[in-house]
Amino acid sequence: METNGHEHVIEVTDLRRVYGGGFEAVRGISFSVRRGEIFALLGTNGAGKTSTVELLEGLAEPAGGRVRVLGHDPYTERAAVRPRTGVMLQEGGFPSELTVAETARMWAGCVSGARPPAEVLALVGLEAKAGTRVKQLSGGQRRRLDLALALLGDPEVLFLDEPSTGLDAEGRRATWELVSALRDGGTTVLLTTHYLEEAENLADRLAIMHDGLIATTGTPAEVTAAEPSRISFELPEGYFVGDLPPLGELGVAGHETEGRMIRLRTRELQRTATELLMWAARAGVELRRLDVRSASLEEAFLGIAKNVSAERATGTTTKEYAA
Ligand SMILES: Nc1ncnc2c1ncn2[C@@H]1O[C@H](COP(=O)(O)OP(=O)(O)OP(=O)(O)O)[C@@H](O)[C@H]1O
Repeated sequence: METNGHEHVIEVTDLRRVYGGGFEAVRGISFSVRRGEIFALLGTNGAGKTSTVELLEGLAEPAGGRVRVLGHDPYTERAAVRPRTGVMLQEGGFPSELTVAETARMWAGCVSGARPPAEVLALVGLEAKAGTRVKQLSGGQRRRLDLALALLGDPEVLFLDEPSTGLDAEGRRATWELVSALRDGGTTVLLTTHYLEEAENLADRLAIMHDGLIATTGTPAEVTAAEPSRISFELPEGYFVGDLPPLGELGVAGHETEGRMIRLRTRELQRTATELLMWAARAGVELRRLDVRSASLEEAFLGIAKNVSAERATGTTTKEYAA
């Protein structure tokens, strides 16, 4: 469990999940999460995120591979793992007639050494709703109640399945701040999300899943650095892409044209941009709508989803250059 002085609180090795009927939703994934780290699982719909998190929570038995949470098998050693973990599922499913405070008290009764319910409600900004029935909460307020209940046992490890889905921008920011503060206090957090901005802001490391596999993993900066940077501009009337210096020599990895708009992809942003601008200056060409930027996590995500999927016929004027 100890690697280079870092304790791995979650260890997943070659994990597989197969549903009845033989569908393999998780097809052999490996990753680990260190103590006090926020790890985000991203992926397309149906990629296998929830199927994976459920295995980590000990809710189902893997079809293959190994999971360790705090050094234990969460399925066969549930009693050792469960009191030290907090779980926020996608659907909480509370009795809708109970009030928020009653729900928290009921839940606290199931947790050994529970924190005072009012304390966790205050943490998620629901103290003013303590007397409101669950059925009268908005979707976002229910998500916050889910989070409050996951925090009742003051867990060492927190599993959050889409924690900010349904929250407004302010609620999402508040959740990010709370999760960051928990991490700073030493809590290990594994979350799934569809919000790339959430992963970019919150995660120390992340994995992007696609089709039951991990397509890429690393820090947000490492994952985006693996994607080419973009340069786009519009050529003036009478100029064509063939008038540019040979793109391969500029370090361009690929390009697309749409009318007079040119989009270049490069792994050598500074060199490509410099040589392009030098050419424009020499030729007296104004590059309109010029935009030069590194890849975002969203582009990395879309690139992975596109690349890993079966190659679709594009029918566009996309051209790739050998590296
Ligand atoms: N109980 C089940 N029986 C059979 N197949 C299932 C079951 N639950 C999920 N699946 C399938 O497993 C695959 C992975 O689903 P999963 O819910 O893990 O994906 P996800 O990445 O969490 O997706 P989303 O982002 O849409 O929540 C999907 O193809 C889904 O249809």
